[in-house]
Amino acid sequence: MSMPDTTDRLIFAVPKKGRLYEKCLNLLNNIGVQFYRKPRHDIALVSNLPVALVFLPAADIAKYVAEGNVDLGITGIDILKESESENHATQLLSLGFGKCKLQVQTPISGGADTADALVGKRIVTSFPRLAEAHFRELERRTGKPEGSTRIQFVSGSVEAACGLGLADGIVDLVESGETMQAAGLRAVDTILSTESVLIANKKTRYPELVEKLRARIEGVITAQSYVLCQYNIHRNSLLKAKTITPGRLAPSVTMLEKPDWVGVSVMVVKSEVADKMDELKAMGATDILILDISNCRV
Ligand SMILES: Nc1ncnc2c1ncn2[C@@H]1O[C@H](COP(=O)(O)OP(=O)(O)OP(=O)(O)O)[C@@H](O)[C@H]1O
Ligand SMILES: O=P(O)(O)OC[C@H]1O[C@H](OP(=O)(O)OP(=O)(O)O)[C@H](O)[C@@H]1O
Ligand SMILES: [Mg+2]
Repeated sequence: MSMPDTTDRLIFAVPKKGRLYEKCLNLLNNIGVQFYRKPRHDIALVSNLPVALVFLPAADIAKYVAEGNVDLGITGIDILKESESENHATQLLSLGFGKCKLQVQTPISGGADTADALVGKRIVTSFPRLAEAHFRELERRTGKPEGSTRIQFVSGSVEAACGLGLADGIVDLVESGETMQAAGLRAVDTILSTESVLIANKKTRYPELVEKLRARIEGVITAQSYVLCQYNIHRNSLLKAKTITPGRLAPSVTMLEKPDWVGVSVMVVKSEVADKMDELKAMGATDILILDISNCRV
């Protein structure tokens, strides 16, 4: 079996499975990166850019980007901090997915009801450094001996540790809380909030290509938080309508084949659009249309 030749290609690391995998594939698709990944191969050459994709465990990507020949990567802030790569890799962009919290959890029934009450006990986690730092701080604060809390590493299914008698508490990721609840656990403390980020090697040989990919990804992410709002309005109400939908730079205003009426086309933050539509309607706007934006450069 031969490895693809990655000479003169930017290396872009993408999670090979798990929660971030599908999101990353969508993102690559949306930025026009074309590739074919052969079954069981972890390297794929991009056919329309000098880029090679490497599919790695999310937990290892920060380390590769910080210290290896990997130029660009997608991973979580949690992993960046846990692998102590924060100072060695540049965070280029927050990607708006992979949002969750790293929390201290204890059994609902008979467990400690504060993180302080776990000091000196047994903790199991996939994030030993972050957990250690957190409990060292709690030990200092509660006046307990430094190092008295035992932190043990497991690589997955952390939530099983209390039920199986290995731990008094765990430190694990929580999004919906379903995993935690199903294991009979509750959160007693939050260590950090995390989301996925695009990171770059500080000494990349391809700064221009890194910037090109960053800008493309930013375009797709930005497009997801906006919609295009179009409506017709009487000229007399235009000034007021502009205060409701000022747009990023300014709204586009076009003439209509109806005296004293204009058409307005403007970008609006998606989460605000329902309120804006109500307000526009109330001031006499008609034919208010909302269109998705699939990509943009702003
Ligand atoms: N439930 C979740 N919701 C949102 N983001 C998450 C969730 N679980 C993990 N993440 C994010 O994704 C990163 C990778 O975790 P993930 O569980 O996908 O990897 P994995 O454990 O290697 O894969 P798998 O769970 O399939 O074995 C985490 O470090 C975190 O940033
Ligand atoms: O709050 P929730 O929405 O339930 O999500 C949180 C769970 O998601 C992740 O686990 P994953 O499914 O990746 O399994 P793993 O623990 O084996 O990695 C994480 O480790 C939590 O267990
Ligand atoms: Mg996982």
